[in-house]
Amino acid sequence: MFAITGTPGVGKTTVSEILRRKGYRVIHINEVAEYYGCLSREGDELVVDLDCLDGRFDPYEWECDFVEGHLSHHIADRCAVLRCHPAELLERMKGKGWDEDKILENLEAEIVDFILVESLEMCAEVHEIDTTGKTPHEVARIVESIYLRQTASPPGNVDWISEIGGEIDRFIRKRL
Ligand SMILES: Nc1ncnc2c1ncn2[C@@H]1O[C@H](COP(=O)(O)OP(=O)(O)OP(=O)(O)O)[C@@H](O)[C@H]1O
Repeated sequence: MFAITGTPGVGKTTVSEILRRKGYRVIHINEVAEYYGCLSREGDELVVDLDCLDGRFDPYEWECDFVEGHLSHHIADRCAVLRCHPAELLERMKGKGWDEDKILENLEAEIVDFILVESLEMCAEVHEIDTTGKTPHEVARIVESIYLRQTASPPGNVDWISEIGGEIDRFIRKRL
């Protein structure tokens, strides 16, 4: 399976919807988890139990092109990690109406490459796409061409810590 992953708010769902409209079969990891009885609700949040999924998930049961979600790299062998400069990601997150704690937690995860590092541990083939300044359609086209093996986008070109001078907390709080 090919995962579209990345920090919450980076644009996975938006890009997935474009690919769906192009005729690709895209599922959300929550649907997979629910099918195997590995999805629970904690307050407002749906939580995927990765240990549960690990023992039950069978990729051959799923006829799909893409799986999306910020945990989707856990069940895929190929993945594209969507990245976004923290200043732009902050605006995307504010646009989604998220509270300050949720924005801070996820911005920090983006800055320290959390999903990329996990993806490199989980997937045999990892691509990294900087979505900063791109439209969702441009990002969808890049994901599509990687999926079709027409292009590659190896990880290593994103370094937010250097870009914001290491003053992560000050950088974020100034903009909130
Ligand atoms: N280049 C881009 N690619 C994707 N989304 C973008 C882009 N530019 C702006 N956006 C906007 O950023 C927001 C991203 O929200 P979206 O729900 O797609 O993120 P997500 O990564 O799926 O989040 P979650 O993990 O919480 O589901 C949308 O409002 C989208 O319109």
